[in-house]
Amino acid sequence: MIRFDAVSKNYPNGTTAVDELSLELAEGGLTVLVGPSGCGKTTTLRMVNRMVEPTAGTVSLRGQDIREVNAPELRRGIGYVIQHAGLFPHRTILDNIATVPLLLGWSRKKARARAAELLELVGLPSEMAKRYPNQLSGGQQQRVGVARALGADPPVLLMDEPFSAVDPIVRAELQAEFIRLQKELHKTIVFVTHDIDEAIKLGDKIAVFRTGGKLAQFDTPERLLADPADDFVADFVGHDRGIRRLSFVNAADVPLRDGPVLAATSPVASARTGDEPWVLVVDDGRRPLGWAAVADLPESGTLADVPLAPLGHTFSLVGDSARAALDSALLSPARLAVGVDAHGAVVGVADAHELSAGTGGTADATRADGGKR
Ligand SMILES: Nc1ncnc2c1ncn2[C@@H]1O[C@H](COP(=O)(O)OP(=O)(O)OP(=O)(O)O)[C@@H](O)[C@H]1O
Repeated sequence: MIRFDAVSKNYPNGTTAVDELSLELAEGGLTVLVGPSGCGKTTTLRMVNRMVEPTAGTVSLRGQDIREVNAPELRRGIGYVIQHAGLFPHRTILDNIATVPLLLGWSRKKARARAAELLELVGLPSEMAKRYPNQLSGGQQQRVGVARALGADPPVLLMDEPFSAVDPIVRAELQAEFIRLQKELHKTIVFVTHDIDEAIKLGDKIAVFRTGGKLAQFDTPERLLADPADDFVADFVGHDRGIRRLSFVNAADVPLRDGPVLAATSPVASARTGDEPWVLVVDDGRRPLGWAAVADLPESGTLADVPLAPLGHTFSLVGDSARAALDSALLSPARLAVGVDAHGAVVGVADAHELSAGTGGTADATRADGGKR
């Protein structure tokens, strides 16, 4: 629905900020523009609301060349969020959020009612409505920035590094909230960041730019990790992409084997029958209790009587990713991931090697690296 056709932006000083960009951004999707500093992300973003006019090519919105729409009218349908929220310091939070509805001529009462709704939508308590921006934390101000951009319920949102100025913990919270919000709102979002992790976390599609304003690859996060177009993209995505790729594999698809799993009521002798150094001890509902080191087992008694090493953490076949499974394997004293069903009962176990080989994850990615680089 947002389309760039051979769009370039050259500045009079000879800088080519964007070079013959052709890109189609899906309606209701979140497209991330990512790349190193100065590669033309912000320029691309600003060409969507005509804050920057292209030197060549056409940007269109829902099939219409945006040059045919006057800029103020165009911007009414496009929310804009920037790094430091850009709030008006002398206006209350509520009035900041009500800015666009008021500009559109809504009554003060209606605009404030809408602003109160938006405050709640972005997860801020209503008592913040009367405060001023400097009485809020950076993360809270960013939420207000998002609420303000949503003021007139625009179908399109442009976001330029909206979460970059806050600390990593707040940033992760804002990202999670934002994912929740987008699931509800289905806006068409163009999101600029220089952080590939943020891009992978948030994007439905990611456009990777290289210096000189050239598009290097436009793909889903999963494809970007699995099959970077060239060395530049592979480097930019990072050398741990094999592991990160596992985030996109469902834990239900990881291959599991049955053992070594024994009930706590089993005699210790039964743990010695195999050649596994550790056995997983489970209760009568097959819920895991812990790991028993076979070498340290007493002569007699049941597994209920022996001290168990803690599980580390299990992974759920319902909802977790293969990355959670790999983490579970690496943190387990037995180096085995324990997969459980929705009731917490053990379904099976797998080691890191089995997990990566079976999911086409790390092993596959290592091979791809070897072939490409
Ligand atoms: N008004 C301008 N005049 C001349 N050059 C400009 C102008 N605005 C941007 N540029 C140049 O265009 C290039 C792209 O800039 P842009 O801001 O789009 O990059 P960016 O990828 O968003 O960078 P960053 O991540 O550092 O914000 C840069 O080399 C920049 O210096």
